[in-house]
Amino acid sequence: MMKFNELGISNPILKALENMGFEEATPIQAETIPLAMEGNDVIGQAQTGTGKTAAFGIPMLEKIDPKQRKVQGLVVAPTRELAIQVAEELNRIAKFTGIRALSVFGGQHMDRQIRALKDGPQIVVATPGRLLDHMRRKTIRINSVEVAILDEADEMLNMGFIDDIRDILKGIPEERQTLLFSATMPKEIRDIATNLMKEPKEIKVKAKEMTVENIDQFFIEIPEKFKFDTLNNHLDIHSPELAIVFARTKKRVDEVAEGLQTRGYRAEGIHGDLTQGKRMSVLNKFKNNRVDVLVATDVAARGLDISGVTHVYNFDIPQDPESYVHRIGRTGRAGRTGEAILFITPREMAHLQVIERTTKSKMKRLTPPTNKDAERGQQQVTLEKIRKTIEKTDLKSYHETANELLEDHDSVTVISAALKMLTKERRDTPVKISSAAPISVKKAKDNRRSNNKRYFGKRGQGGGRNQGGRNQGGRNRKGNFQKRRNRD
Ligand SMILES: Nc1ncnc2c1ncn2[C@@H]1O[C@H](COP(=O)(O)OP(=O)(O)OP(=O)(O)O)[C@@H](O)[C@H]1O
Ligand SMILES: [Mg+2]
Repeated sequence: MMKFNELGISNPILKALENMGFEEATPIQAETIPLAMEGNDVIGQAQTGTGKTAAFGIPMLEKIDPKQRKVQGLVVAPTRELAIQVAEELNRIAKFTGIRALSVFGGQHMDRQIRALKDGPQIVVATPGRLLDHMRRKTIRINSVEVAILDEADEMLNMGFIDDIRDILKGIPEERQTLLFSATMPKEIRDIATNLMKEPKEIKVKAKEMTVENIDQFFIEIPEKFKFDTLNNHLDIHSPELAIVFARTKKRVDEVAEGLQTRGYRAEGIHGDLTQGKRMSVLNKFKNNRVDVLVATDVAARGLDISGVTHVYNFDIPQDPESYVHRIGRTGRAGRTGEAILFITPREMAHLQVIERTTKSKMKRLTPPTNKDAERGQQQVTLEKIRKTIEKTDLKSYHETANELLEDHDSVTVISAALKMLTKERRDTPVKISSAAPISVKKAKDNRRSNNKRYFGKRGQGGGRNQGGRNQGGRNRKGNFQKRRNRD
């Protein structure tokens, strides 16, 4: 492990890192920071939750002149929530430098953004659509940008975004330094990337697996119609601190979130059709533990760093192995542990190996927990509470009443009654989730599209209809999957 002060970082930034509790540089930080500070273009690939934000943020901040009130650093990120988060992390690192980062994204008032841009932030973190809007209106000038960064680079260079990214980069001087980061980097995307850069150095933190070791990975083979009850049972048994449930479409996200609420969970859904205000309030409630289960489309799959997420459920199998890597990476961050549970229908079983082969990791099979298991699970939660109370509290003042009860009933009956009263009993209100189209992608029609060939498409089912690719201009069958994400 490397200390930050061995990497040539300036004092104001070292001080901020210390304040943030960063003691040692993570491997991607140790490798990237010196290379990028020398001015190299870098493609950085390292597992989820290993500190890529600071790995590109620190060298960018070192290059910026705080006295100049013009945009010198630009970060482009795929979602609004990620843009906000990256700007926040950069501002923490920049605390003693006089440099400010501003996030700029769709769904926010233009006027307010324009005013904030006039204030002269040295760094802008933006989603592509809104950034292009500002460029066209000339309300942002990016011709003074010296460092350009694509966070979640493989996503940004994918079909849905690539044209926007090319347009954005055209507005930045050629002499710029370009840094690309992601936990995944499929080969065909890396080739596109190299074309946008100058002799990039590739840093790939060596890891046996593409996924993080401290995430335990499981799968449950389960027919579609039993998924919802199985999710309930699993939640009851494991009582996650915070859980994220990924579903394939906005409609299913709404249905699963409502279903969970009906059954008594504190759950909320998040997806691209909600207003920006609603998206932020849902995410904030989740961060503040006022919501325990966040049900999400892939809008929450990449980059989000929320502490306390102990479980990630893939209620629906992801579109491709990369998406799997990012989704489960919402847990097990910064050295913590986590669990990832994939629900997979019998006819999807072939996809399991595709994921395992790509990520070089193995998932353990779980038998679907039964209602009985869940009931026991709930009682175990109560049992734990009672054990803690016995250990930690003086119970003398309850003894007299306890003895009174025991005169009339045996101890098992008395304790059972107490357990019943303290246990959250299941509400078995029926919940119906409308069926999901099986994952399958139309055969590539032209070269442009073949860049975006979805892994599972090769062995797709369902007659090759285009049933949900988010990167195909939103022309999926139901039209309800992230279709406007690239115009954010
Ligand atoms: N050197 C460090 N020491 C301690 N914590 C760190 C260090 N670097 C980063 N972190 C923290 O680790 C968490 C994960 O960092 P970050 O979000 O940058 O990961 P990432 O590699 O970008 O993950 P993803 O691929 O999911 O985007 C953050 O909370 C961050 O503040
Ligand atoms: Mg990140």
